[in-house]
Amino acid sequence: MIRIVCAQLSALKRSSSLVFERYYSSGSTSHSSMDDDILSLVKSIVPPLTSKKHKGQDGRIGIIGGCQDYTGAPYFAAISALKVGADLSHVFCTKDAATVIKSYSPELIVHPVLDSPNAVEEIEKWLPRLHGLVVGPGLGREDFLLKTAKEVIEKSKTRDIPIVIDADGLWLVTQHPSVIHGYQKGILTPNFMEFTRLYEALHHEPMDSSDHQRSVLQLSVAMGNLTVVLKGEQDLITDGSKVISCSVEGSGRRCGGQGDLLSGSMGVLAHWAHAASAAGVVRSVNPSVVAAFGACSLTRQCNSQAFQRHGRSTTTSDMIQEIGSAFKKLFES
Ligand SMILES: NC(=O)C1=CN([C@@H]2O[C@H](COP(=O)(O)OP(=O)(O)OC[C@H]3O[C@@H](n4cnc5c(N)ncnc54)[C@H](O)[C@@H]3O)[C@@H](O)[C@H]2O)[C@@H](O)CC1
Ligand SMILES: Nc1ncnc2c1ncn2[C@@H]1O[C@H](COP(=O)(O)OP(=O)(O)OP(=O)(O)O)[C@@H](O)[C@H]1O
Repeated sequence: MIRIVCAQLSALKRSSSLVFERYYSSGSTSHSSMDDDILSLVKSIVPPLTSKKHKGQDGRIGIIGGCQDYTGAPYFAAISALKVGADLSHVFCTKDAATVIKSYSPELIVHPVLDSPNAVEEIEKWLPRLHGLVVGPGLGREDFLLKTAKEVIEKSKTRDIPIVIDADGLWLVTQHPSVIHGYQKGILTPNFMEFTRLYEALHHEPMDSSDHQRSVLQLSVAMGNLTVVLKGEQDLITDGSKVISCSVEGSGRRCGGQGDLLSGSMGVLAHWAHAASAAGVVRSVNPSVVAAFGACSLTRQCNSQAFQRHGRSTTTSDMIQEIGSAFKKLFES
């Protein structure tokens, strides 16, 4: 039995490495073939479901966000992490947001600590138990909350935890780029507006909006080769060496919250990708890029499937309903 598992692992390592060699040496590979190559890598990081595991082994994810104005965003991110396959999903939010978020779902563990005077200590206690962190969905922009988020990011880096930064977390990075600069397990997921703010803060000049590929590459390099995902008609993903695009077909519908689905899923996939890399399953490849591509594909597939059912009335909740079948179609077939 052990020998069979080892043989499977070696075969997986060989195929992942072959796929990646092809991907990096393929300056002119067509999009669909490149997409297939990276999708194979995503498939290789998905942990098998077996009866031998205990609760928690496939991921305990924390979301830093949720305040008086925004309770939907952290919920969308946290429930998406669970539905992608994390075993436990925690939300660290303000006191007044907590009861609201709990009322959306009994599946989430909700900590009303973000605006408490000792917020950082309260959250730090949980860090040893977390495999991935998503900072920003519904965080708001109050100074105290941003300061707490900054300190939590710093503590999480010392623990080597993968960190996805989205939404108001990117507002923080715009003001303090050094908070995540050069952290190889960090991923930024800006929409166009957030990207423009970040770019201009780092480069001190207006962005050339005619060449997004160049701009995203430049931003990643300026951030110390951090993985950056510029969301849009095509999602552009780079760690500063090469830009890959995810153009899995979505729909014309853009509903608020689908970025939260993206960042929550990415939190889990980042954990899986880094675990697979540490186990030697993914080699010569930046695990953050693999995770980013997986989450973008999944979000777009959910959007497409939800749109087929609901058309113009599609909401993020409808997309979340599609996570199971979209995941199976993309990564388990
Ligand atoms: N139900 C909820 O609780 C939701 C809360 N959200 C939270 O709301 C907060 C603010 O997020 P915002 O995204 O509004 O941030 P901003 O306040 O920075 O607004 C960005 C603006 O840019 C616009 N925009 C986005 N993409 C664009 C593009 N390609 N070209 C031109 N304009 C574009 C958007 O419509 C938005 O008005 C965050 O904390 C976020 O997480 C959102 O996640 C949406 C859902
Ligand atoms: N024009 C588009 N065409 C196809 N898919 C898109 C388009 N724009 C965004 N998406 C998809 O939606 C995902 C979320 O991007 P979006 O721009 O909605 O994020 P956001 O504004 O941060 O979301 P939120 O409302 O959660 O704050 C992207 O990763 C992408 O997969």
